[in-house]
Amino acid sequence: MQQLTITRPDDWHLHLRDGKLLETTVPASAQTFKRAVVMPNLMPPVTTVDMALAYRQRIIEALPAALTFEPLMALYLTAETSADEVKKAAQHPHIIGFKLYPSGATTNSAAGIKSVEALAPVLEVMQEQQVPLLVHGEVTDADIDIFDREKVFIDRHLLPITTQFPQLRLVLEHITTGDAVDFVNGSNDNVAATITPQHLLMNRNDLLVGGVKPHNYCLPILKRREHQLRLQQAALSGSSKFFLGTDSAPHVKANKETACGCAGCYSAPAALELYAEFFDQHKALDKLENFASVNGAAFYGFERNQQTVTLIRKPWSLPASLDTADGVIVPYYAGQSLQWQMTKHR
Ligand SMILES: NC(=O)N[C@@H](CC(=O)O)C(=O)O
Ligand SMILES: [Zn+2]
Ligand SMILES: [Zn+2]
Repeated sequence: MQQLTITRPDDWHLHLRDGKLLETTVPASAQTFKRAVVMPNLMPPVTTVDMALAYRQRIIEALPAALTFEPLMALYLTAETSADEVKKAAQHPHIIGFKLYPSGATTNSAAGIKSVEALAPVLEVMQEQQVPLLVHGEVTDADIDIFDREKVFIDRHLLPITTQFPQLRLVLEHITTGDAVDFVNGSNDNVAATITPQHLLMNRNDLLVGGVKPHNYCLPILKRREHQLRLQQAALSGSSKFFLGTDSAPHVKANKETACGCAGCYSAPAALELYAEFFDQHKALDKLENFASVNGAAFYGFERNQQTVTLIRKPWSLPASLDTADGVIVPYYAGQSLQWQMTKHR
């Protein structure tokens, strides 16, 4: 196959950041994706409908006129989130749901949740209002090994939540383990998961063998190869419970290549091409469209996009770095080559 045309995809997990950097991040995603779930971990976090709508406006202002793009805003769940805010969010078409960050789990998560159990009343309202809960699924206890944090979060928190709130719509974001695949497959249709390109293409050897590779460092951290294989199987299975969420998360080079580097891979410049690389490596390009453009929309109750995008087989290399208003950013897969390119026509 030399050319592949698919329904225009959506990105169900994306960090665009704020300010001048939007002039880089918004076009990078909008050139490919029609819709994107925009993460709320700004400083300060996007905790209310009004804050999310103001942020959404800034995103729209950074959108080139030639591109269509629909930001779907996630609100940052805190211990203070009220039932009224959930009901307000439920009414608003531009708000997609609430994001649960365990306090301290990842970038800008200090305002996150310290007690998942204490969320029961607000989860009850989310279930009733059919407002999705998006989850960064890692415990943060110092005595839990970083490679076990996702599994322990599932056992301690997600299994009880899905038992207590079986009608709650729940997306386990950026899954990294076979345990997460088993949890999602073992749950009812209200539970789904996003998978990033880096967790399909890489395992922890790509982070640590032959020297530490800070641009492959993201959270949840890359796991051992057997977990990568389980994620690959899940994506290749065709199950509608698994769909595209890049978790594209830019940090400037100076904050990645340093003594205490930030977590996050900036994959937006080649997002669809990276997934195409993975599916092609497994001779399964026929599975790309459902994963990238169908399953997520169906889970969230949206129509499939009308437009299409076309990929052609034409090797190219990602640039070593990008100049942005915030400084130099090294994209994920910098300097490496990819087999597929998206044409600009649709
Ligand atoms: N994935 C990451 O490693 N980083 C994300 C936060 C997140 O999604 O956990 C970021 O905002 O930088
Ligand atoms: Zn996360
Ligand atoms: Zn993320």
